[in-house]
Amino acid sequence: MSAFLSLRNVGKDYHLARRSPFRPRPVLRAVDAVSLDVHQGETLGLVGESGCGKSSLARLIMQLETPSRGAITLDDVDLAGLGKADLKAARRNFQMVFQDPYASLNPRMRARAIIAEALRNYRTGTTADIAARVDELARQVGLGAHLLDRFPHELSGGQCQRVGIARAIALNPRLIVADEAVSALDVSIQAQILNLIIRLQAEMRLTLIFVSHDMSVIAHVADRVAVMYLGRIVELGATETLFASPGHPYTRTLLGAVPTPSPARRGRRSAPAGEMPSPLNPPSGCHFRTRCAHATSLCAQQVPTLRPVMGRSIACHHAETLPAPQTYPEVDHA
Ligand SMILES: Nc1ncnc2c1ncn2[C@@H]1O[C@H](COP(=O)(O)OP(=O)(O)OP(=O)(O)O)[C@@H](O)[C@H]1O
Repeated sequence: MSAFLSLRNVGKDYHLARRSPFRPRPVLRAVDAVSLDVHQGETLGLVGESGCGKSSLARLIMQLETPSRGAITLDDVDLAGLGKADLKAARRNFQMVFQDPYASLNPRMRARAIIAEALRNYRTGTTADIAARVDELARQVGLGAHLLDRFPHELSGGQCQRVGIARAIALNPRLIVADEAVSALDVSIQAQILNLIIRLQAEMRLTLIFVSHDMSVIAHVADRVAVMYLGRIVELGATETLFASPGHPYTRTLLGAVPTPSPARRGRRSAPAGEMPSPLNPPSGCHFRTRCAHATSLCAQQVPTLRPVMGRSIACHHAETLPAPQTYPEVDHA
């Protein structure tokens, strides 16, 4: 299977405000040398703690930010090399679903106009064609027709997210990036929206990048998982493999933090020890070494590369010699 979306050594630096006129502007490396292939029709889960660079990577893929380094290609086309008109044409193929359903919708537009906006921008048909398409999209995302004339503040969080999803699929894109698409919703609504996204992904044969800090959500949707820590991918593999035997010490601690329904199993494992270091001053070598029980001097000296180990890729100098992982909570990855 050839890669539909390909990232090669992608990096993003943010230049922060100067703290003193005598000091250089601090540079925050939000994304660091990320290389990744995403295949057509697959769902890739991107997971990691808050601040690890997931949203930055999502925005880079969406061309909402420009990479500081590296290349992003979609169907072998280098997106950075596209002029304005070609980028607009390419954008039809990749759309985003955002975390905050209220903030991501224009409060002064009715749901119908929000969904129709991209259809109008791309001149997809007559006014009647567009109105019919909006009705069809509302049906597809389970949004009652009577809700189309409401403003975002007159809709619930789940209904707003359905509008956001209808808007994202309006142009029949091939790639959707969903950034924490269910995290802001009530738990009871999360499963409904998650199942809607899974159904649409299958029906439309979408390639889906699903960004979440929540391992149990990732387990539910993803075919493969990329685990990020301080801007780098530390483990990448099939969901089943990763959940059955997490290889990187960071993945193991993340999985230990998955809430488990069984009280007998609760509290057996701990969340990652200590605070995540500041991305302004990350540890040398392996960024995770300051929280890792297995770190050695090598980990401080050399950056581990992501390499094939035990049927997935792991960026850990000691991946082969780590003790076998404990049993992890059963997570429904249906
Ligand atoms: N526009 C920006 N300017 C400066 N720093 C930024 C900017 N956007 C993100 N950052 C910083 O980059 C790092 C990665 O942030 P990012 O939002 O990508 O992480 P995340 O894993 O998606 O976290 P969260 O889930 O909290 O959004 C953080 O330290 C964040 O403060």
